[in-house]
Amino acid sequence: MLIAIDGPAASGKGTLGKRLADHLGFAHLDTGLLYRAVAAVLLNEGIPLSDREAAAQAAENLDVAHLDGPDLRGAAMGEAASVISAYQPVRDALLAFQRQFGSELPGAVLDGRDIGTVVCPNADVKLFITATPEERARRRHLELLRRGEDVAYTSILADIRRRDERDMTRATAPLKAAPDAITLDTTALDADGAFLAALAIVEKKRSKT
Ligand SMILES: Nc1ncnc2c1ncn2[C@@H]1O[C@H](COP(=O)(O)OP(=O)(O)OP(=O)(O)O)[C@@H](O)[C@H]1O
Ligand SMILES: Nc1ccn([C@@H]2O[C@H](COP(=O)(O)O)[C@@H](O)[C@H]2O)c(=O)n1
Repeated sequence: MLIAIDGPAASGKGTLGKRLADHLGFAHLDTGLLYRAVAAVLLNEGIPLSDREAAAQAAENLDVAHLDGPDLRGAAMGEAASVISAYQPVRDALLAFQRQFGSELPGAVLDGRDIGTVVCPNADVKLFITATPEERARRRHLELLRRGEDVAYTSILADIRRRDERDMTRATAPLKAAPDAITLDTTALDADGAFLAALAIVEKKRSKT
C-alpha cells in the first residue's frame, strides 16, 4: 500500500507520515530532505542558489544514504530548498529514487509537495494536510525554540507565507492537492488528533481492498 501525503510548510506532514508508517509497519520517506540535501551541497560549497546547472548536478550526484544532520532541518535550508526545487532538472534527477522507494516495498508513506500529483499518482491513499499559516508558524516557532534556534514568530510566519507562495506558483510540480486527495485541516487538531483522523481514512481504504 502506498500513502501519499502533501501539504504546505510545517503543516505536520512529516510528523504524520512517520507516525502512520511506524504504526502500519511501513517505510517512510520525507522527500523534502532530498531537496534540502541538494540545497546544502550548494550552500556548503558557496555556489549561488541561482546556478541551475550546479543544482542539477548536485541532485544527480546526491547520496541518498546521508539525509540526516540537524542543519538540513533548519529554517535557512527550507528556504534554500524551496528555491532549487523549482528547477525542472533538479526534480527530474530526484524522481526515479522517489518512485522506486514507493514501488518496491509492501507499504510506504511518502510526504512532500507533489507526491499525489507527480511522484505517486496511483497511490492508494492521498492526504493533503493543511493548517492556517499562523498555526503552522506557531508550531515551527516552538520546534525551532526547542532546537535552540531563536527566530522571531513574525519572521517564521513571513518565511512560511513566502515559501507557500513560491511552492504553489512555480511552473513545475506546484504544491496542490491531487483531485482524488482527502484534505485534512489540522488547525484545531493536535498531532494525536491528526494521526487518528488520517488513520481512520487509511483503515477505511484498507477495509475496501
Ligand atoms: N497536529 C499538530 N499539532 C501541533 N503540532 C504539530 C502537529 N503536527 C506536527 N506538529 C509539530 O509541528 C512542527 C512541524 O511539523 P512537521 O515537521 O511534521 O511539518 P512538515 O509539514 O513536515 O514541515 P516541512 O514541510 O517544513 O518539512 C513539528 O514541531 C511538529 O512536532
Ligand atoms: N516533494 C517535495 C518536497 C519538498 N519540496 C521543496 O523542498 C522544500 C523543503 O521541503 P520540506 O518539506 O522539508 O519543508 C519545500 O518548500 C519545497 O519547495 C518539493 O518541491 N517537493
